[in-house]
Amino acid sequence: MPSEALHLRPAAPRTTGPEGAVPVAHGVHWIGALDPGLRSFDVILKTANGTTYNSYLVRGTEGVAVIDTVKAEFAPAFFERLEAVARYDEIRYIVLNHLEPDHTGAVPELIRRAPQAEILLSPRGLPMLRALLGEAFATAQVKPVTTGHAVSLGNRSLAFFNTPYVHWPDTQCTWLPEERVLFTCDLFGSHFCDGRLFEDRVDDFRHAFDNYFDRIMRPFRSFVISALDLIEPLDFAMIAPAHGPILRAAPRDWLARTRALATPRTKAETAEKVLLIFYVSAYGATAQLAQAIHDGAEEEEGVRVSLFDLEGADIGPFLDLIEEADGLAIGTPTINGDAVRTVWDLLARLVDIETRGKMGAAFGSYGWSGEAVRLVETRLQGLKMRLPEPGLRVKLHPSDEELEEGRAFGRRLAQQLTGRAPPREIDFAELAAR
Ligand SMILES: Cc1cc2nc3c(=O)[nH]c(=O)nc-3n(C[C@H](O)[C@H](O)[C@H](O)COP(=O)(O)O)c2cc1C
Repeated sequence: MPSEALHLRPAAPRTTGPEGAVPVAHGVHWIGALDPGLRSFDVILKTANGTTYNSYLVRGTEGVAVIDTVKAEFAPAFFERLEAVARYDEIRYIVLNHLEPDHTGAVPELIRRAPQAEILLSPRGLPMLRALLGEAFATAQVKPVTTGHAVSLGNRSLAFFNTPYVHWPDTQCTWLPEERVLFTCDLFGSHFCDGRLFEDRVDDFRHAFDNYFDRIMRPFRSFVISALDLIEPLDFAMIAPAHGPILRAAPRDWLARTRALATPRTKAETAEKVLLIFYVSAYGATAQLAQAIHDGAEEEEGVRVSLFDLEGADIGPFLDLIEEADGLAIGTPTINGDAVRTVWDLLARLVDIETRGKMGAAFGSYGWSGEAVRLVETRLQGLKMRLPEPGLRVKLHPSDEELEEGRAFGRRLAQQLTGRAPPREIDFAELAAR
């Protein structure tokens, strides 16, 4: 036998998944689907481990509830699993914790097969459901629910917790107190496909859990913290998310891990403000300007200024720094009428962190048209940053006077941070009209 064969684990349980519905707790079955081949999710996230679409069926003495469904192309597997444990006329409730298509792909067909079922979702999910169902919305039984609401299945009940923006505005968690199971949809999810389904059976997936948080939840950190505060008092024995392994061995550890990921690293106990300057420069002109801005800002007491050349740098490690910073200045030359790619890479990643209200500024050298600075400013404005200074542009290499203007620009930015200068915000429309 070749030696590597000794170390091979059977592929089947990971990728083909279990036959039929899988018991998860008393009266609860997993009826979801595996998508081992998925390599990119929501266009933004690489998924080297594939994913799962977890749907659950809860049976009580007075009916059945289906909690979330699957992506449309996986509907056949979902219906097959559902039919293994319930009839359609038994379905009393369809709970939609989140209306994104990967959880609602089978909903139109499900309500066609179970027209008597009442759809329970958050009030913010309502317009999304209308869009999903089209004309069928008019005849669907729909009831918005929120924190404090509950429904009965006889010997089992479902209570709802409104947890907006984990990860869309419509998101909610559903609590099954009799079995102490909390259905959390995307919260506590991970893109990790392993047909053994349970945390204590699957391969190590911590990297996938953290990566999922980073790309999906991180932009909504403060909402995640609010959601955790809301659900933490529940005496749950199991967290049943809509992607990845079901957390039953140490569910509280996953909550603590999520809280740690969601909590911004506290800034050192100091009143010092933080200004970060990033730049790219092909021939050194923008670099000279960046250095002058840095030197000018440093003259202001109470501001810690750091300067970074982005060329050749990975963006990821800077994200925590930027999130903790008070101000951001970005420098780019104009190349072919645009800012350079590396700068756009940085700007693109800023959606993953909270930038609202931070101070922003742009600068750069140009040869003749100089569009890049304004393009960066527009992006910073789109990120809801406060821009107190019109961007600083210099034609080709800066002269001594222009370098002095760079230092003054840096000083003014720093004073905006310390409050020594009255807060300003540029009205770019007015500026353009001048
Ligand atoms: C390939 C290339 C394309 C350029 N395209 C533009 C342009 O579209 N508009 C402009 O104003 N300057 C353009 N420039 C000029 C640069 O912006 C100018 O040389 C600038 O000083 C470079 O700054 P740096 O030394 O920080 O890289 C271009 C330069 C290069 C090399």
